[in-house]
Amino acid sequence: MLSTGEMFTQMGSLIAGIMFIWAMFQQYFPYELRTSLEKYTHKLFSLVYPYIQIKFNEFTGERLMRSEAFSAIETYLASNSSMQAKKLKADTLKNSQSLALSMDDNEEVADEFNGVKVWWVSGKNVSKAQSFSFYPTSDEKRYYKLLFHKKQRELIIGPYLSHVFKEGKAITVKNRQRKLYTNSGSHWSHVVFEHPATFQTLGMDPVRKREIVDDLVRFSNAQDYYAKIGRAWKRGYLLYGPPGTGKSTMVAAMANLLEYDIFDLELTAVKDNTELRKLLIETSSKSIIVIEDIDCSLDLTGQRKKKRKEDEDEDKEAVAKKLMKDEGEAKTSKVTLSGLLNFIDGLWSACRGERLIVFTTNYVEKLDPALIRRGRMDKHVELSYCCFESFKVLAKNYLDVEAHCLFDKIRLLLEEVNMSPADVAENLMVKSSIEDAVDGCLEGLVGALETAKEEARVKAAEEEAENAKRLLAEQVKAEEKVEEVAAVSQENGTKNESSGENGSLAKEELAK
Ligand SMILES: Nc1ncnc2c1ncn2[C@@H]1O[C@H](COP(=O)(O)OP(=O)(O)OP(=O)(O)O)[C@@H](O)[C@H]1O
Ligand SMILES: [Mg+2]
Repeated sequence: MLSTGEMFTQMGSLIAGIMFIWAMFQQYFPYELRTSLEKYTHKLFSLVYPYIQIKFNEFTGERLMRSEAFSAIETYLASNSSMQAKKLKADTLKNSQSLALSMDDNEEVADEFNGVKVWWVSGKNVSKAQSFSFYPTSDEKRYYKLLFHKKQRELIIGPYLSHVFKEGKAITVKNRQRKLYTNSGSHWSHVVFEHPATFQTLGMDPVRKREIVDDLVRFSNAQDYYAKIGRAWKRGYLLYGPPGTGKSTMVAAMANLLEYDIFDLELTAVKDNTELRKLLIETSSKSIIVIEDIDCSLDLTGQRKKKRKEDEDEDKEAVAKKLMKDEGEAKTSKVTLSGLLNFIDGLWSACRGERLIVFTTNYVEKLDPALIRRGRMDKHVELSYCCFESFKVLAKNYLDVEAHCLFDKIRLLLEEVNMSPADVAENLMVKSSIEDAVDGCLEGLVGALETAKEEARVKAAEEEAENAKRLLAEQVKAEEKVEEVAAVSQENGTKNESSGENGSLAKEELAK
């Protein structure tokens, strides 16, 4: 059995011989004879030659777009060619942190699928056309050729190629540098997203954490499920809780878990609903769209009600808007709750690909229930003050300790005191390189918790005193009123002693 290399060498010399004869033939025989001979040779050749060849060009279409298939094949082959090809090309990935090797031009690698062997050959066409330009242009058009036995036609054209494209795309997603987009007006600008937060380092109850991770992973693998139930492949998360409890950190952990980009949408910078629509349509697949502090971003609670009233006197509103603009006060966003809701329900659902939308807020009760109902915000996650379970994660993370004699004391204190994970974490940061850093940090935390407990006690006592004072004042006021009413009724009573009505009036007032 010949190896592929040998097969190609033999084929090469055979082709060279044929080419020579063909050139002679072209010179001495008339055109008609040549074309008919060409046809028959081709037929004969395909009868004997048992291989099928498919060519994938780098550029396709009229506008010479880079072919998606070519890119997917390139990535797919790069992942398994480095072991086989003798000539490789090197490139850097992920902010120059890792090296990617791919096969060089005119190299050949073999691949196997369900026990069937196929060969990939890389090559390039160099265009002879001369063009003059100020900018250097590349005339090289690269391609990949796939060679396989004609008996395997169905397997290769169907399952094998879709396997190659799927794998290629998956590797691209894995290797890509993720981005953090922010909007300034109606444009997104981005930086490389390199937040180190992960679910492992996030301090929260492990059971709830597991539930969230499972939910996210299930969502990211559920393309077919969403298609089956006829829903857009989207999921809404509402993260709520006091400041410093890890809402923003969780968004970063989500992006790192699913390898998504983040689109951090600043609603106050968005002029109106049209601009909002434009921005959201521009978001890419595999991304998280975050609106932080949604309660502060807009007067979302009021605007929907206002909107209904708006219908009645639209003209008035238009005049008012114009006036505002004229006065240069139109800086505030005019994005409305209904605009946001319409987008979440309608337009956004039409965008292809998976997306998560996350709202964060400190005051969940301030939000319009329409905004956070299930279906829009599918999962509500409360991030709360640090509990002992969260503390253990932080202690392991920051100090590498899983048990300590101060843990019991800290557990009891955390049950009594509301301290955010951000404050706990601050106390666990090693601030010097002394040997007993762990003891120092934990003692510091105990001290901080005791201070917070004392402060809470003083505050509660003050509030109680304030309440008592208020109650007393109210009581005094009520008594004064009673006396006043009694005095008036007495005065009236002396005037109309006979009627006796005022006496009962005074009694009624008193009862009140
Ligand atoms: N649950 C947590 N686990 C680990 N670290 C946390 C946690 N919560 C807060 N932190 C730490 O505290 C800092 C602030 O947290 P983060 O910004 O996520 O809070 P937030 O809930 O978004 O607050 P805000 O409501 O003010 O936006 C982060 O740098 C993070 O390291
Ligand atoms: Mg935050």
